[in-house]
Amino acid sequence: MRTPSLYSQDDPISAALKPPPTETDAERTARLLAEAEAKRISEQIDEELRLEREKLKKNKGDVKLLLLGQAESGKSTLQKQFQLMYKPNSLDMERASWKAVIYFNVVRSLKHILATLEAWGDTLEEFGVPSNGPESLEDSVSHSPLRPRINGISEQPSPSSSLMHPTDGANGISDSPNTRPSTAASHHPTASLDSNAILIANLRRRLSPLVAADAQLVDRLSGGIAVSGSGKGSVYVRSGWQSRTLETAMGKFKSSKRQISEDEKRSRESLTQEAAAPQDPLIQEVGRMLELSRNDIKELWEHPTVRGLIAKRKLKLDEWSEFFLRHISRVAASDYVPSTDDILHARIQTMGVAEHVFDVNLHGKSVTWHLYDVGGARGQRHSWVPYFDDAHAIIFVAPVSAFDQYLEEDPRTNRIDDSLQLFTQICSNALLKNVHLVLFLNKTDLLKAKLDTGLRVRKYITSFGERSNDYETVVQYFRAHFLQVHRKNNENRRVLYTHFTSVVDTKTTQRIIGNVRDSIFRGYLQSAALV
Ligand SMILES: Nc1nc2c(ncn2[C@@H]2O[C@H](COP(=O)(O)OP(=O)(O)OP(=O)(O)O)[C@@H](O)[C@H]2O)c(=O)[nH]1
Ligand SMILES: [Mg+2]
Repeated sequence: MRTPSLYSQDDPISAALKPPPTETDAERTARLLAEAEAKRISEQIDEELRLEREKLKKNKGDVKLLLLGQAESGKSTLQKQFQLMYKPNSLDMERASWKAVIYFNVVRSLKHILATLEAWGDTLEEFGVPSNGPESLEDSVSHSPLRPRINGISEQPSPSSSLMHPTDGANGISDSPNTRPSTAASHHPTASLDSNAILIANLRRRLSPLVAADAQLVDRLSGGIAVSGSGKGSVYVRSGWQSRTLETAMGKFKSSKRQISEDEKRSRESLTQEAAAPQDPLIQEVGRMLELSRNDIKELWEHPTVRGLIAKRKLKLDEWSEFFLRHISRVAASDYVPSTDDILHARIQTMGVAEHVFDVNLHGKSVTWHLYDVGGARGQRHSWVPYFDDAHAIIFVAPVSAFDQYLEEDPRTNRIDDSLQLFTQICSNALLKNVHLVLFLNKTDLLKAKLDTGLRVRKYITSFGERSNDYETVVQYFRAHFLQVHRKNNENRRVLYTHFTSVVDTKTTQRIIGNVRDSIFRGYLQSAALV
């Protein structure tokens, strides 16, 4: 059989593609150019497909692990623990960029404290701190005549009637009328209140340049990207932000046109925080201001009014705020270098999905793990789905300390309720039905601390009822709810591995990671044996 030649009369497609006999020279040139461009694009697509196929083939034996859970649950902190365990040098390389985050955490905390103080007219001495504990304090608050001066400081929302059932109108979350702000002017300040207010006003004035650096720090960290609907000015960072921040810090070097050797490059890359940070004028300036303000920050943090607001839960600070303010003498020192513990406590929100690759050894065999750390805020969750297809395992992180907290994105939703709803979606997702499932009931250290202050779970989750408010009863109660969700959505009879964790605790977390790694490997080897 004869193979039709290009533009053969016998071949209808060739006939259709044949240029018209009236084609001019200009038209011919244009046609040839267009054909060449089409060929180039087609070859490029072929090449991309080939690379993708190769990558898939290469990654076929890799383990893909997703870290899922709501915002602030501890996913990125857990990722840091993986990094510490399997790629410790890479955390060292990032130390410089974490300094910017920690400074930002401190500045944001100061801003929040000062705004809360202002709302209360800088005085709170009438409250005092009765000796019979915080529970009675909380109760006394609702009868107290003192109210914040301005709107905007969130009060205690109504409790979640039962776990997983969104609060209805009756249970809706709004500031109760008797805690609405009124004017502080009606509470005649005594002389000591006056001097207190003056003292705080002076601290506010002296700290104002530092607080004003907030906007620049946000800009530096987010690279100028604002995420809409991200709550009260949260800062999101994309995958690889650490090296971008470092690049800015190293900008002075980069501006040099001189060619640099590989050795020189390596030595620059290995620069530690101490050497790299001074290259970034902003971080340097904030560091200087922090050092100068060290005593003022301490004075503010230890001030009886601030202590009183915290005890009354009128001032609610995030865990990282408390951590860095407690360590302010060290953090504000001129030669400050973030410790690994500081990095584990630093807070910056994840945007989208950040991939981290590790080589994990087991029984002398090295397997590449791809760990996907996702952004947990509601506006970020849509970006998880493309990673469901070929995931081997999920660690779902649920912060059990959050029973008295509400979503930043939706202040009507109790955080434990949100975690349970999210866990339901994950357990029932068809794409994930064969995935190895691990549950981390996280922030147990904070849960213990909250219960120790006398905070009662039933106040926020009414279904907890008259159960004992001790740590063991509370964690088992929450665990039972997650197990129930899993049981109800478990057609494939898969096992759910649960762990009580505090992922800022390196020793215990690394032991748990070891267990998780072994159980994932067992499942992985079994499924590999089936193919
Ligand atoms: N004390 C304590 N703090 C924790 C624990 N887990 C996380 N944190 C802190 O909680 C904050 C939030 O943790 P992240 O790991 O950033 O939360 P995330 O889940 O990655 O949040 P998104 O990126 O917004 O989804 C950080 O400041 C952590 O140091 C814990 O078990 N105990
Ligand atoms: Mg994160």
